[in-house]
Amino acid sequence: MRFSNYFTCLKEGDNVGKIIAIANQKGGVGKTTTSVNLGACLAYIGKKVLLVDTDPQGNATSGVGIEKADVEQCIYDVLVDDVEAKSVIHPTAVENLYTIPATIQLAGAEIELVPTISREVRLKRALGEVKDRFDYIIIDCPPSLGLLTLNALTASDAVIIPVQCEYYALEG
Ligand SMILES: Nc1ncnc2c1ncn2[C@@H]1O[C@H](COP(=O)(O)OP(=O)(O)OP(=O)(O)O)[C@@H](O)[C@H]1O
Repeated sequence: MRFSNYFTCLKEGDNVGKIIAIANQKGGVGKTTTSVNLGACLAYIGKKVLLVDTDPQGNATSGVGIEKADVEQCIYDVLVDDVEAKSVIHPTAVENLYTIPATIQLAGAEIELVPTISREVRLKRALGEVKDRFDYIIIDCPPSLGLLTLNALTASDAVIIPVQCEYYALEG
């Protein structure tokens, strides 16, 4: 219930397709844990949620029960090969929670996107096609400030920065 009240702060009634990036350059500060649990909690209170995994480690993908070895197309195909986002959306075991998974293939995207025109807005464009289908889109970012994180920040309406209570995480 407290969760529901908290998210009223994010302009309830104007929530359709609100995109939230979970980002911090520092690794191991809780980005994936926040992404998965925030997504599951919003889904639990009846919001339709899309969790987009942009971390090549794919922890958010496995965190919502997707077997990475079984994934045929992932966020890499959307970003690099212009595959439509709607065709790579997977349902999860949690009602109302959907995901665009990531696999290790995504590690190549940082380099492959470099010569691409408008490389920093490819995720924004792709999610623009599906954002009206969801109340919230949550983007789990990798622990870096490369093109994947830049795409996530460009696509987002809001950013949550998890920070461990230690100095280096704050610097991140
Ligand atoms: N609130 C928390 N309290 C205690 N441990 C936590 C909390 N959130 C996450 N953890 C633990 O911290 C570790 C790192 O969490 P997580 O993988 O979510 O971080 P991350 O920022 O996504 O890491 P990376 O950027 O390297 O992928 C995990 O073992 C996780 O279980």
